[in-house]
Amino acid sequence: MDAREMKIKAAEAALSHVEDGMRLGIGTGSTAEEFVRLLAERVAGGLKVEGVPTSERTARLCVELGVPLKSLDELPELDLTIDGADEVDGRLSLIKGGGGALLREKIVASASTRMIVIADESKVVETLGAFKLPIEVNPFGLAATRIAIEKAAARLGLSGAIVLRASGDGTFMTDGGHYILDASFGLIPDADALASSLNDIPGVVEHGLFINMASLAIIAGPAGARTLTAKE
Ligand SMILES: O=C(CO)[C@H](O)[C@H](O)COP(=O)(O)O
Repeated sequence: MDAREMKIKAAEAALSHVEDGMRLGIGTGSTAEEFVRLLAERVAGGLKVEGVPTSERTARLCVELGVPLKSLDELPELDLTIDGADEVDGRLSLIKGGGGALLREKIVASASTRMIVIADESKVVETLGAFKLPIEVNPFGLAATRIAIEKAAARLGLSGAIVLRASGDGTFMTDGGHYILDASFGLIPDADALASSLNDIPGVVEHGLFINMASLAIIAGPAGARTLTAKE
């Protein structure tokens, strides 16, 4: 089974959690896009759902494939969000934001009763941090915010390059008009503490640590899909 087939397997398994009439948060990334494709087939077959997309990219795909969309203001309470992740640990803490949609992804997941993560085995880790941590920041005061992040990380014994994400010849800009700093802190033994410290920095709009948000992860490997629930 190649990487795409594994994403499809995870997306198929997630689809079995979708019921008629649900208000769905729809994630961003290549795995979430496989989910959108399968969802669109079910919608064409008569399934009634309303989706809130977590990015302009996901919105475009949904419109193209005929998945009915609403804004989060129209549907501020959602039943279920299905989204991908860059890393998943045994507590179902996540690193997200590889695709740059972390702010809307977190807002949408927070507005949902349940969040199901879909990913392949390569995303499962013992400790978060091999993937660079995306931190969405306001362009104003970028240098000061970067220093504040370095200091906050250092207080937790973490250090490493913090690089402004680029796109083509320029700076990557999120759907919300912010920049992303990708932080190579290495393994993060206390993700809760880092999340709290980052939340306290005014220039940080949001960060890619998703803690206590996912209730289930569907992980696809060569042998098929398995589910992970949070370990205490
Ligand atoms: O957080 C995300 C986007 O901001 C994605 O869910 C994450 O990057 C995983 O993407 P993919 O399924 O393409 O590996």
